[in-house]
Amino acid sequence: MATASKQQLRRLRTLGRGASGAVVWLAADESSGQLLAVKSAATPAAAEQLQREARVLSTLRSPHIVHFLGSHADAITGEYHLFLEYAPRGSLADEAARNGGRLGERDVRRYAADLARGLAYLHGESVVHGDVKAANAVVGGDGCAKLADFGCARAAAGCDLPVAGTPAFMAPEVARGEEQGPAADVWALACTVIEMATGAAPWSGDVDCDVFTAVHRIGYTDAVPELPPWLSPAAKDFLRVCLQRDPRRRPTAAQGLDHPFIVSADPAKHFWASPTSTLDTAFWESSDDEDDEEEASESAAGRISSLASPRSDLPDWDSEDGWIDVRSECSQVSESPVVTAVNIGAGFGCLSSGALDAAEVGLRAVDVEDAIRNPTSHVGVVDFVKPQQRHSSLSVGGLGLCLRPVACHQGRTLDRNSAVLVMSNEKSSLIMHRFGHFVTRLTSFMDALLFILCISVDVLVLRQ
Ligand SMILES: Nc1ncnc2c1ncn2[C@@H]1O[C@H](COP(=O)(O)OP(=O)(O)OP(=O)(O)O)[C@@H](O)[C@H]1O
Repeated sequence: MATASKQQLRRLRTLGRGASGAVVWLAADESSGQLLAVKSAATPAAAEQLQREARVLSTLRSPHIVHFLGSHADAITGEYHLFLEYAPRGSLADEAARNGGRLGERDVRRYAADLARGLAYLHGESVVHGDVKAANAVVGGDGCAKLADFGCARAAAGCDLPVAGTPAFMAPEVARGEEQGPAADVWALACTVIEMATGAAPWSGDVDCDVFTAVHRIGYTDAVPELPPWLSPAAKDFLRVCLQRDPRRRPTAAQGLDHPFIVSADPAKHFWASPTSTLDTAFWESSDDEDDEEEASESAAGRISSLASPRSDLPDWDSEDGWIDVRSECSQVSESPVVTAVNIGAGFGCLSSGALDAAEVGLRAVDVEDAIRNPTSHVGVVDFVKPQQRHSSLSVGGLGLCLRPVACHQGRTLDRNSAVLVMSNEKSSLIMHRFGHFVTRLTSFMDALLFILCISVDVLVLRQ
């Protein structure tokens, strides 16, 4: 990003939406035409998570980590924006989808090598990614896979954040809530190799293996993910060594770089010139959203305007609201504790204290604003102290909030907008699950057992 004292960016199109509630969009610097990805969070908790991500990313510099370009906190709206290098090919999951759902071994190996290099660098900086998977790695214009989405990142040692990540990619020690160190990233890297090769997350081939059964299997049995039979012996060996259940027996990411599977990886494939600017011809030749027959304007402003066409899926495309002022320096971000019993669930559509009283559950601070904006959000709430007797749930619709017994959710399936929250009481255990995301704070082994039991019951009801 240029370093003018003030810049204006224009939203061009949505690049992705994450389970965290953040929206990633493509933006162009009005004056230079430079393209960048902006990850924006509207709710206070999502903004706080993004601030954490900014803090981590701002310390990192590697061709295998998505580049951090700055951040901006909007004091008026409370929104937080993270500015990132634009990766024109999207995530590795997008790359696999474009290729018919899965990648050939040659591509898998090349991307695995990039991710292993990224992890070796990251772990050398004493940072753990915490959520390695194909959706969290993007492919830059240089053809390299880069680690992105540092929302679950943490210090490699002495970190007291609750374990986090995506259940199917969790290492056994993470699933048990014990520790989440660099070795857990190595396990997740192997899971990502399986995901790229098969087009599905590990464990998903198991019949009746829902996410909670999977977490239980990962944490408390001897099972390891099934290896794709068509992979080469070198690939299978790499997976076997990285999927050691004992984290101490796994290679480090740096040691993994010497494995024949990684050593034999081809150099990055340059798909096209990296479109870092709306002035790049490659950008115009490859944009899916544009009408090929439309002539691109010669000026940066003209090109940006035509990109921001009414066909875009973002509302108010042409309004002044679509512009944001960006400070040249990174905004200062607060050093306040990131995870507390109150803010941890905000990305899930937390509850207000009024709702708490009505729900008669152990939830304290709740803000349903985010969920209300999204009419498909469903939040199940379980009193962890008496999980069987006091199931309650919240259904948040576009018009407001109502409380219903969990049974009312029968017939609905969990989706990316569904969440299940389990609270024990205000001071001890806090366990939350959101499909695709999993956050635990376990204070005892009993908590872990109760969690598995009560959440399974609840989710079974929700999924019927
Ligand atoms: N720098 C980027 N360039 C291009 N696309 C990107 C970039 N960063 C993210 N995306 C797209 O946006 C999607 C969501 O981004 P990201 O994973 O950072 O969000 P998130 O809210 O943290 O997601 P989740 O919590 O579900 O993992 C990615 O899967 C990818 O498709």
